[in-house]
Amino acid sequence: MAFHVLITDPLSEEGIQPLRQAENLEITIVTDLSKEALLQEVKYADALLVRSQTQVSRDVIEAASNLKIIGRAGVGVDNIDVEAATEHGIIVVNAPDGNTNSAAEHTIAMLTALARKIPQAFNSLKMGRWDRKTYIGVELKNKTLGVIGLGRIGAEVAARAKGQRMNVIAYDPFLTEEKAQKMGIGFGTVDDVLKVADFITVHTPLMKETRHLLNEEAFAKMKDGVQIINCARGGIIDEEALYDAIQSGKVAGAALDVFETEPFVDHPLLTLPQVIATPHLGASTVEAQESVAVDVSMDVVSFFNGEAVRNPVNLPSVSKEVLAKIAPFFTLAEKLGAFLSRLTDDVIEEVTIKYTGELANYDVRALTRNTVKGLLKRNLGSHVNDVNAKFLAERFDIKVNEHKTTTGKGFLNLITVEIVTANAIHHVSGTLLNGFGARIVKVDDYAVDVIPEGHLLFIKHKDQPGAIGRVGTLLAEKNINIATMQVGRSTIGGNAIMMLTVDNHVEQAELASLTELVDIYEVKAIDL
Ligand SMILES: NC(=O)C1=CN([C@@H]2O[C@H](COP(=O)(O)OP(=O)(O)OC[C@H]3O[C@@H](n4cnc5c(N)ncnc54)[C@H](O)[C@@H]3O)[C@@H](O)[C@H]2O)C=CC1
Ligand SMILES: O=C(O)C(=O)COP(=O)(O)O
Repeated sequence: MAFHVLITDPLSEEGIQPLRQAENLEITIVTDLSKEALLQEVKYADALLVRSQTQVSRDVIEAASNLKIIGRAGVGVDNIDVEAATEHGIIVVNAPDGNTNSAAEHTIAMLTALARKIPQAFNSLKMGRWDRKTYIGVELKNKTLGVIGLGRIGAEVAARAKGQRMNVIAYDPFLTEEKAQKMGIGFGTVDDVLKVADFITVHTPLMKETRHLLNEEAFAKMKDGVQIINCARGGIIDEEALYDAIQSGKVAGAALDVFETEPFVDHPLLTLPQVIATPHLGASTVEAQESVAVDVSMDVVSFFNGEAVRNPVNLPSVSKEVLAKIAPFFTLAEKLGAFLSRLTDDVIEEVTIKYTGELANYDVRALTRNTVKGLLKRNLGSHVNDVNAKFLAERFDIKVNEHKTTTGKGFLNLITVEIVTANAIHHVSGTLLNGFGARIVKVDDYAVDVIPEGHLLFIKHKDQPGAIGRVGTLLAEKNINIATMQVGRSTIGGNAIMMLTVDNHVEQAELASLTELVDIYEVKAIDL
């Protein structure tokens, strides 16, 4: 079966070669779609690849009933409703590294063009005027560049600005004084940056917290004659406040690559001679476009081959080294969750996953998600996956806890899953035995040794002679073959359990007959 990949923004043809070469993918490219056409097209898409133009809003996601992955060939995912994608179990991937250099170079080009009024002078010359008086600029040397957001692009811009002999001061919530010192730049709060900078450039993502970061209040704190550059996202700067600040003379100029609403034909800011602009070209180089398209294409190919993706946005990314350590436990974790979900019919209120031994040294959140996925699958089937497992647990008011202890007895690694319901607490422990594969080694208080595979019967009974025989006889009468059997008890003559693996699924009526046997308290069929 081929998966349908829909591309709705212009992507580099060289960059999408990995998609073209994949035998299990069919590609459709349709750009500049109206909203109605997009809603129609996504209906059949298994993957959707976009840049910044296509608005992947909640209604688009809801119209796309087959959609499994959204690829953003670029950095910013503010045009994608990531929350809606997560709720629907759709993974979002981006290409965080591929256009860093291009965006940084564009920022420096804009900074230089702004300082020397190059676009205005060029326009004037094109109009037939040889005017050398109007277009007097300022030098960058010894001026202070304020960088707000010192991530990949911000850091590259800072390094290049130093090459222009500028002083650089930056603010980023992750920036430490020590790191700033190493980079040879100043370090301060947003207000410090606003107060001392001659040029201010923003490089944060657009989020609730950064919307209108540069607003009327912020402009008021800046130096008179400050110049502003935005090659990050429209909306980080309040455009009306910028317009007023330019009109009042507070801001001497602005270079904008991005706008609150894109695309547009008219914009009030472009009526001001102090403003220079490009139509969101920061990432528009041959190199960046090829690189980002390759990155998302490779992730889409990996995804449909059942492999881990490199740049997930709505899943924590796991390094290759950690993945190698935890990946062997993925199936076990899911099966432990699935096992417990069958052990109770009560509403699950809380689940705790305890990692004991070597595993506890690693980031095991992916295993926790797998466990929760296994737990929820009984009721949600294929609606639950790695992406939405945690979200769905929250929605069903199931508290998820994760505990780690590096020191444990007996097993090199042990995963214990405990669920709490209004009536009981159940737990199951599993491990991987070197060379022998996965084992369930404990269920509630009983030690067992069971391969978590196929059709299991979990039977609680009284520790009395004959109980095991009666179960064996009844199963034989129903033509159900027992493959393996384990028994365990708490005390002689007390409560006991049988764990059987059988060759076929045990029907409800057969379970009922088993429950009616003397000394049998409870029977659960668990298909793993
Ligand atoms: N014009 C264009 O074509 C392009 C624009 N971009 C935009 O540039 C943005 C930055 O890209 P990268 O540097 O690759 O991302 P990044 O994730 O490496 O860096 C973003 C930085 O912003 C910081 N940040 C977050 N909130 C902040 C706040 N309130 N104040 C100060 N700093 C804050 C983060 O800590 C992080 O270090 C992207 O989100 C995207 O919107 C990216 C590529 C091309
Ligand atoms: O990568 C980003 O965040 C960008 O803004 C680039 O946008 P684009 O892919 O050129 O529409």
